[in-house]
Amino acid sequence: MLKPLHRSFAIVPAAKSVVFCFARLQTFAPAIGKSSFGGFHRCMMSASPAKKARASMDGKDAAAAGNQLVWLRQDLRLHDHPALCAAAAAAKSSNSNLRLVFIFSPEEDGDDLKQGTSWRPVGASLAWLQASLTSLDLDLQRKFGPGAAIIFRKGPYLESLQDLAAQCDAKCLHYSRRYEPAMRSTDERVHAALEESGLQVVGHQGHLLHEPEGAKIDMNHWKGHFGTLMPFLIACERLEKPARPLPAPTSLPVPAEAIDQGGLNLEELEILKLPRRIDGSVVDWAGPMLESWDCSESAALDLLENFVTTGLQNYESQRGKADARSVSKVSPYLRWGQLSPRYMHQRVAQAGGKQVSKTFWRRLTWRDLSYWQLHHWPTMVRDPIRSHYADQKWREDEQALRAWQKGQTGFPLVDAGMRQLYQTGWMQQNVRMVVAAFLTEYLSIHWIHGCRWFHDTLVDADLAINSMMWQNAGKAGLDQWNFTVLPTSSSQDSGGQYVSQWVPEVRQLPKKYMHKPWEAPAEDLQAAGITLGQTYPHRIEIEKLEVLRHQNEEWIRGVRQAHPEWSDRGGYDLILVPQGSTVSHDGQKMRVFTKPIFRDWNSDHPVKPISTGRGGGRGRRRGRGRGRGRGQGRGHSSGSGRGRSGSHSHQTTLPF
Ligand SMILES: Cc1cc2nc3c(=O)[nH]c(=O)nc-3n(C[C@H](O)[C@H](O)[C@H](O)COP(=O)(O)OP(=O)(O)OC[C@H]3O[C@@H](n4cnc5c(N)ncnc54)[C@H](O)[C@@H]3O)c2cc1C
Repeated sequence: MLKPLHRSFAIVPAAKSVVFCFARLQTFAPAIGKSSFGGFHRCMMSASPAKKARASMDGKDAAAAGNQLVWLRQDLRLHDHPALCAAAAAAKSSNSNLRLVFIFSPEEDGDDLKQGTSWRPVGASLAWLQASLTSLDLDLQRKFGPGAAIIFRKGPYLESLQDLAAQCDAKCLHYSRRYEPAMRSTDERVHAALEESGLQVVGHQGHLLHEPEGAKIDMNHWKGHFGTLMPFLIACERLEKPARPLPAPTSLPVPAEAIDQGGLNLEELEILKLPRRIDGSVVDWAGPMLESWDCSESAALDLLENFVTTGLQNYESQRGKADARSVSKVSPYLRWGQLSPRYMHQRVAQAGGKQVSKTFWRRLTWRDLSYWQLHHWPTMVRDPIRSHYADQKWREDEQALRAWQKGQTGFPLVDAGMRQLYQTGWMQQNVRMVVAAFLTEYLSIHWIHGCRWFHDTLVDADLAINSMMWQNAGKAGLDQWNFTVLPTSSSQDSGGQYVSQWVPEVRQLPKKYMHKPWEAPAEDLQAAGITLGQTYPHRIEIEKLEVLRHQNEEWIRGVRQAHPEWSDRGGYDLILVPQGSTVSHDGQKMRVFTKPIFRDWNSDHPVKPISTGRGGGRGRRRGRGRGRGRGQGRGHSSGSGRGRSGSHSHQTTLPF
């Protein structure tokens, strides 16, 4: 396996760009709706002990009278915070107080990057976490006084919470649930142990619109492919509607003074460890990166508000632009909880929702879908959902991987995206798709390397979304991206501004050559001050990029051929449907969308028809395997915006 290159970490000064704007919260509070502590829905299907434990975590349980603790994690906000609101209500009603705590215990949040199936936050995410904690802590103190200061502790979670509960004489602990496999099992363990030691513990829903256990796909009535957006969306529509978001509290029953922390402050948690040079000086990659961001809650709300009033109406036509002029850029705030998905859902609904942009309206459902996938395929950060693809061949090319990571491939659009990612921690979706397809389809490098690099460098690195999208890019996920993503496409940057910004080496070239400098005549190169191979790299794999792409396709065909039991007669891949994911097809083999180019080899292989649900393609269509069988191509969507009617199963270019 190639060794991934990672950012290293060390202490970094708190982010400087922290802006406080309580007015914003207050302005929106009336629009948010009435507070309702019992309004979060329960999606727990009580069966196994773990599920029972989880059901008992639900926010509907009345909190015990007495002092309350709020355990902050990925919910770093004041608006729509069910755990905080429930704790405040319980403390007020019993004339008691509440305290907020954040515990840093990375070992309990996931495995290390080398072996793990559930990666803990690293790199850019930790820089964001530290800056947003700084911001929230200051917000809390300015608004509610020194007693609202966040108590910072180092793990382990259980012992820290037990100590603190004793110190504060707390009767009840509130927290927002997390869904990544390692975090989920940590939460269940800590929850059960705390309850055993006599503390009441209440888990709340705050991170998603719909919790993953609830949605069950009904393949009896869905005629398209399993695992795509539309059947999931329909399954969500059958659940309780997302509860109305809660307003930010205007007062909190906190003690007058901050607790004695024994000297531990946020910096001492060592969330972010920056590397040091031989001379001892710090390599502060995080400082410049955070200059692109204001990690506060008020910034999140401002950004959403600005998008809803100016960007939303252009989202359908402009969302593909590389310069991100009409996308929301709220992803890191959703990831770390400075923005509540329920609040965003409601705000977009108020602004016209589906009528203004069907695609944007469905974005939070895409997000929930990724958590649904992670719930049902908990090792998907490592193991292909199309399980037989685990045997697929990939190239081991460390030099090419490094060139991709550093934005030195010689393809300006790819390099622009990768440099923007490294410098700001973010990229627009279509650029993410371009660089992902470049790595997996053209360089034939395993998608897991891209997934790791994104996990390390994105400020919005989200285990569920990132794994889902990289699986799809690598053709191993539920959606094989039925379009070609060219590294030379200029449609998302026709004016060349994006490439000019991030790849200044080619800035002086005439626009028509900016995405393909190798096609520029010598005099244009000279006039632009470019010497390919010196001032800007030659294209990587210049001679054989297309050859590599075909080789990659052959390797996918090869792995499918080696496992005929995982294809149906139409040439579609089959997967085993996870228990609990459907209304009545759990445990069965089910076809998933498979690109026509991969179905060809399959014309005569002797797999018997397999039940795939009504209309899901009962292994008919012996012969070419290319044609449109029942259900084929309906509702297959890529995450880039097509929906129920948006069949694009024969699409050949990226739907910018
Ligand atoms: C290879 C690859 C890896 C990705 N990794 C991540 C990741 O780690 N974290 C992450 O938040 N997004 C990831 N995405 C999805 C998407 O690119 C980002 O969510 C989006 O670009 C963020 O910008 P935005 O907030 O302006 O999005 P908008 O287009 O304004 O959408 C609003 C929100 O909807 C959600 N959303 C949008 N697209 C998707 C999608 N396809 N799947 C699930 N949710 C979606 C996000 O929370 C996003 O913030 C990845 C995409 C690709 C192709």
